Amino acid sequence: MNQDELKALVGKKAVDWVFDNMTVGLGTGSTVKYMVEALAEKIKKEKLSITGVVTSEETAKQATSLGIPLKSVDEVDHIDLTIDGADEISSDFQGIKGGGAALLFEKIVASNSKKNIWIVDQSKLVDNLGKFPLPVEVIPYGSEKVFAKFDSKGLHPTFRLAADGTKLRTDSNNYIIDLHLEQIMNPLKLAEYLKAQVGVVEHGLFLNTVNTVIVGYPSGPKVLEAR
Ligand SMILES: O=C(CO)[C@H](O)[C@H](O)COP(=O)(O)O
Repeated sequence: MNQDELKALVGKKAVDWVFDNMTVGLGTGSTVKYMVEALAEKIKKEKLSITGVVTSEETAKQATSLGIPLKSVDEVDHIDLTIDGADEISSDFQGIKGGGAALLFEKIVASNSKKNIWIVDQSKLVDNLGKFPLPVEVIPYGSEKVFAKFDSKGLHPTFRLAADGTKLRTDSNNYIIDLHLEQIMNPLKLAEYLKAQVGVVEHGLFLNTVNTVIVGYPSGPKVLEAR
């Protein structure tokens, strides 16, 4: 089974957690795409009344094309469940997200959800976070200064570029600075430092966010629950 097939496996499995009348946060990424597809099928087949809250324009486009009714996070009084992908998950269920540059809306939706589930293929499980470059969303104004600060602190920053070579813009029109850290020894301390920097909007460390992770293995999807 290739990585894409493993993503499809967990995407389909995740909709088992969706029930009638739920408001569901819809993450972003190639794994979530399979979940959104499966959700649209389930809604039709079981005639469910579901409201989706998206985390990116990309997911909004897909969900709309499949007929999933959407509301913004400000229009709903609660979100029952959010299903999202992740770039790395450590053994203690901490994660790095933002590979698809949607970390800001993903974190807003996740932090307003009663429950969060991450869906990943087996390659995303790691002993320690940090091999995957940590995305930091920054306001364009003054971003060179933030970059220089990160550089002098030894955080190995790079601006994320779009296909045309210009600095990538997020859905909120901000930039992403990726930190190439290799290993994050103290995610909590790093998260606090990043949050305290003027110009930083959000970072991709998602700490204490999930207690359920669905992992795709060639033998099938495995549900991991935090103890
Ligand atoms: O955080 C994300 C987007 O900002 C994605 O959930 C993460 O990058 C995983 O993506 P994929 O399922 O395509 O591997």
